[in-house]
Amino acid sequence: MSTTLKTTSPALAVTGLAKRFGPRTAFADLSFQVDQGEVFGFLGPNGAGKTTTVRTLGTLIAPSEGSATVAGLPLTPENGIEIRKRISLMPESPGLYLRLTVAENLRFFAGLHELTDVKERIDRALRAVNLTDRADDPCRSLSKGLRQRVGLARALLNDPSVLFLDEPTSGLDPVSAREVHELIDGLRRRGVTIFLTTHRLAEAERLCDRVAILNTTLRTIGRPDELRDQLFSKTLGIRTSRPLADPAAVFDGLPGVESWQTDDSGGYVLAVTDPDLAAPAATRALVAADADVLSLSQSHHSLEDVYLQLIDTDGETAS
Ligand SMILES: Nc1ncnc2c1ncn2[C@@H]1O[C@H](COP(=O)(O)OP(=O)(O)OP(=O)(O)O)[C@@H](O)[C@H]1O
Repeated sequence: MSTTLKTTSPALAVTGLAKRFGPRTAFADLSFQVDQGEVFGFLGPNGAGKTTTVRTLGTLIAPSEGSATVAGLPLTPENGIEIRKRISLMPESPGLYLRLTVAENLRFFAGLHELTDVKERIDRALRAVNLTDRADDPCRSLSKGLRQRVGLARALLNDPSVLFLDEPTSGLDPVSAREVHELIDGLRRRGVTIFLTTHRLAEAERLCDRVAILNTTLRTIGRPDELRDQLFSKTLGIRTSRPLADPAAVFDGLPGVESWQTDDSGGYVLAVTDPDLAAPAATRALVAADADVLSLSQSHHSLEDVYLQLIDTDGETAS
């Protein structure tokens, strides 16, 4: 896999980018950077502008406003051919000729892109997606998951330094989706920058170094754990077999604990600044108060919680 750029310039740098179709704004005011080798998740509800962003950065359509560099080159019509040599775009549906075999499909697309060393490229791409033994099978006979892998092999033919994957696991069962995740992990290890749009938040959480949440404009961007910490206060949940006789005497003034309250099921929820300090202090205080503790656990907000919190406040997106 080539990492042809010798500088440490970002793989993608986007400034004030917008795309409008007549009166309809697909996305606007988009500014972000993606580092080389990063797996960058692009999340958002239906109609948020994800595919249009991918098509714009992938040189398929021109932006209405703003600027970008893609794989080190300014996104201009003149640079279109050179950018397309350095990137690849795998659309949601792999677009294969079902009557042709896997290898015939790949030969066709290699020819379309006027690639050299076609046999070596196809062998390498098939090895990368573990499909060498299916090279001579007609695509018609492959499962949806295997077709998706052929689509990925197709996207790898030109050794892209930036790979755009639009919903790569859409419609796949959990086992096939996991196989695609493993392939993405493998590409990351080889230094390929991956721009991944997905509706699967657990997928983004597992695969992505950083994520952006889009709803026509960018709502947030950061590492999944950073976003969780920004949006949700940390809490400790405590359950005891009997209510505490004097909870204020147990919880007030504990190190790392800001406040506390009872929850609907008769447990206690402590808002904490530092769980590593608060959890042992709370444990000691509960033991000293002779409490029968059933559980003491730190809250775990998922990327899905972050997403829902941000998107819910937006209301319906027109699509
Ligand atoms: N060629 C087009 N002409 C007119 N409007 C378009 C065109 N392509 C996209 N749009 C509009 O732009 C908006 C963003 O669409 P886009 O497909 O980028 O969203 P998305 O986030 O990829 O959605 P989904 O998750 O459903 O695929 C939508 O309102 C869509 O109807």
